[in-house]
Amino acid sequence: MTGPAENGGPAGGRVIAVVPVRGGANGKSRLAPDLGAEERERLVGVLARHVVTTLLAVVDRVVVVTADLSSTRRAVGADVRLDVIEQSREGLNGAVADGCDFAFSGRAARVAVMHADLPLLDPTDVLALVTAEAPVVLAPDHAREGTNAIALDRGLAAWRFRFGQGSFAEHAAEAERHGVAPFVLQRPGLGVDLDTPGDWEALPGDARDALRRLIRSG
Ligand SMILES: Nc1nc2c(ncn2[C@@H]2O[C@H](COP(=O)(O)OP(=O)(O)OP(=O)(O)O)[C@@H](O)[C@H]2O)c(=O)[nH]1
Ligand SMILES: C=C(OP(=O)(O)O)C(=O)O
Repeated sequence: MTGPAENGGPAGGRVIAVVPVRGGANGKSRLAPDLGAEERERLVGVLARHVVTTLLAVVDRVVVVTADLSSTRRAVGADVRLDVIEQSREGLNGAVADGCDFAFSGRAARVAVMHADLPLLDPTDVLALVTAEAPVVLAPDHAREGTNAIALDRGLAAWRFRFGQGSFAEHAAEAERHGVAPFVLQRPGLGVDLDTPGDWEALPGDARDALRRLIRSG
């Protein structure tokens, strides 16, 4: 794997990743039937660390956006090179909008927004997202209902995020409003998120066992 400088964006510009994290006792609430509060909190940290370190193999900089700076910093790990900023707007859409404003107010040519709960993500997925030759790249979940990642070129800084139920169709419509055809990127590493007990059961056995060990050992 080459480093960030060699990869660049489609035009060789600087790529900044934005990762929203809802940690503490509030994250991953749909897994409450199977996991206790402490295990869910550890799971948020383990997954976020995996996503952030995978991104760092490819992009120039990673910005984590959260309502809870200190617990998120701790959960991802003090050894990981990243910026953590506090969200000023509410909810997931507010957090990613804050992160993109931060990134585009710097020198980002392309921003890659990525959810922090993608257990199968690897650097080739990130590379595909940041080098796709389109101003908007949408990576839907495996059911093509939600959106797990979006790459936006600098010209799309006025983009409005529409995460929530049915967000893939909403984001495709948002691209149309901007007069651009989105590139749709479907890969297992980008499509598999971990929201429900069913998602947990559908994971490959080795990934599920590794995650289980990590969240039990603390
Ligand atoms: N900063 C921030 N991140 C959020 C917020 N809501 C969700 N996220 C993050 O957005 C990504 C997708 O989250 P979801 O799967 O919708 O929510 P979740 O909190 O992980 O799980 P549920 O409680 O089951 O909805 C994950 O990286 C979350 O940590 C929020 O209000 N603020
Ligand atoms: C909010 C979303 O994610 P999830 O389905 O993980 O809640 C989304 O994909 O828009």
